[in-house]
Amino acid sequence: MANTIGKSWLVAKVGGALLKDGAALQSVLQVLQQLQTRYAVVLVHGGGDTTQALLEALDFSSEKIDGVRVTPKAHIPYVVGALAGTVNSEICAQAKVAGLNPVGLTLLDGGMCKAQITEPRFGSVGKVSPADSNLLTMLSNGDYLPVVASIACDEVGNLLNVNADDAAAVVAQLLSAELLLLSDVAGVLDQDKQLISQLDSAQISSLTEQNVIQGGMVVKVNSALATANQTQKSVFISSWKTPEQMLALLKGQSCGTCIVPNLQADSSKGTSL
Ligand SMILES: Nc1ncnc2c1ncn2[C@@H]1O[C@H](COP(=O)(O)OP(=O)(O)O)[C@@H](O)[C@H]1O
Ligand SMILES: CC(=O)N[C@@H](CCC(=O)OP(=O)(O)O)C(=O)O
Repeated sequence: MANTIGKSWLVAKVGGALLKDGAALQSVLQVLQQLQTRYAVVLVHGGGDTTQALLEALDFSSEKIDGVRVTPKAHIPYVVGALAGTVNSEICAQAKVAGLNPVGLTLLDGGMCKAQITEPRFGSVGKVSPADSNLLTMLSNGDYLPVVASIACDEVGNLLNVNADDAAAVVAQLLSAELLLLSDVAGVLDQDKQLISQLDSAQISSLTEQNVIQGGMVVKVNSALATANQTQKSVFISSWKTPEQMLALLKGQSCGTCIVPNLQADSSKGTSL
């Protein structure tokens, strides 16, 4: 799928420690501006560290299970404040400095995603599904950069916390986009801490079973694989510490770890590489 002026979509996700490193965030945003020459870019962000710091400052205890925050309803005002408020506005402000034209959004804006609680043990945590791409298309055609915080709402208007890797995956599925998940590691690392350049479904299962892939990286590889399978496009897990490597995408090359889709029987759909 392309936006209406013919660019293909790229969804980039940032989170965690990048948001505490102003210089690194600025470098990533400047690279995204270069990627806009080829792609209609959408930036999805997390901010788990900022959220954790706010909850601790308010004397709430908060835990993550396999990279997903257990979110009692009483925490929601503060989680929303941190993600859709502070972090979203700070990224938009930095994006303006980088010469981009950001518009801050959440997953509920323009009805882009639907959400519901599927695992009550996590509290007010939403599982999202793609719904309506019109708003993102309109913004992209106007040369704006949509900056999307991982907050959604259910059918009756309850605000829900969404893991930002899941959020980025679903926005990529909505747009049939290439997906770039940026983290603080070069990509998925093997047992000797060496970068794995390419991973398929079987290798992901095996490395997860062996606990080589753990914690937040489990959510990332699963979101990446689900998206690759749905879009039949490769997904990249790469580092925000080396943003210049993202420019390889302009040449149709890979960066970090490339998660490859299971090939569908329908061979009319090609991969992005
Ligand atoms: N096999 C692995 N390769 C790379 N990182 C891994 C692996 N297993 C676990 N991790 C951890 O996953 C982290 C990235 O996930 P996460 O902290 O959720 O990132 P972010 O906040 O950027 O979304 C890495 O910093 C690393 O500590
Ligand atoms: C449900 C859930 O896990 N929500 C996450 C949303 C932010 C996030 O994912 O941020 P990172 O990308 O920086 O980890 C949280 O509250 O931390």
